[in-house]
Amino acid sequence: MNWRNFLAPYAQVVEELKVKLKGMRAQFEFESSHSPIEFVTARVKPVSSIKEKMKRKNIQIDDMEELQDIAGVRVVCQFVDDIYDIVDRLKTRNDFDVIEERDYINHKKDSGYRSYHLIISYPVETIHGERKIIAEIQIRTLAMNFWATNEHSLNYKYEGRIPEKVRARLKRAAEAAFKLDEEMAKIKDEIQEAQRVFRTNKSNNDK
Ligand SMILES: Nc1nc2c(ncn2[C@@H]2O[C@H](COP(=O)(O)OP(=O)(O)OP(=O)(O)O)[C@@H](O)[C@H]2O)c(=O)[nH]1
Ligand SMILES: Nc1ncnc2c1ncn2[C@@H]1O[C@H](COP(=O)(O)OP(=O)(O)OP(=O)(O)O)[C@@H](O)[C@H]1O
Repeated sequence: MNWRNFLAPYAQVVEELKVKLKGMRAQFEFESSHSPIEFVTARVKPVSSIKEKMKRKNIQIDDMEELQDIAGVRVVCQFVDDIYDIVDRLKTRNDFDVIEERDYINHKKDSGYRSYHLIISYPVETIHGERKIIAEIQIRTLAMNFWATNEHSLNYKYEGRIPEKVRARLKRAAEAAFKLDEEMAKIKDEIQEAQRVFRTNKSNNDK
């Protein structure tokens, strides 16, 4: 298996999506007082993780393109409402097709995981012509991201078998993170007003 050749179009897609989503963030900053995008990260799935997932899901090497998260982008937002704003904007774009939506916010996973996922089909130009590549866009709040990052580390540490006591704590932590999002949503206008004042003062001072 020539992994470098296989992953090249995925790496291209990840780079293009990163530029486009960061571009959206910059445009929000120029044009409005609030950017629904806090930050964007992206990665090509590590080969060891691709192999592990193929084994776990019993996927044969010829069907590897069935994995939807080889190219992955993550958009992290301040507020839950921002997630839906971004989802709506991404669904109306003309440069890719959304082929699947997973709302793990209203339908949280057993682990406690919350995020909104879009699976897209992205046309990428290769030296052999156009190819449609499947990519995953995860959209989540800062609080959801904090939880998911910690849970991911624990899963890695325990090789997917997190002890029941820790798992129960994680579920409680997931609810606490969601509660935090709910509480912040209630004072969203005040927070945004404060951030507007801060930005205006800063740009006046920079003149
Ligand atoms: N930290 C964390 N991330 C998750 C969890 N569930 C899903 N994710 C993330 O979301 C991605 C897609 O998950 P799903 O929509 O469940 O699809 P999947 O590829 O069948 O999921 P897995 O079997 O969990 O890999 C995963 O590759 C992870 O990056 C979770 O419980 N904890
Ligand atoms: N869509 C994504 N965008 C950006 N980063 C991601 C995305 N999906 C996963 N990552 C991050 O990439 C790193 C390696 O992820 P990896 O693919 O091994 O994890 P995973 O997606 O949780 O795995 P799996 O689906 O196999 O259970 C982790 O830090 C993970 O948080």
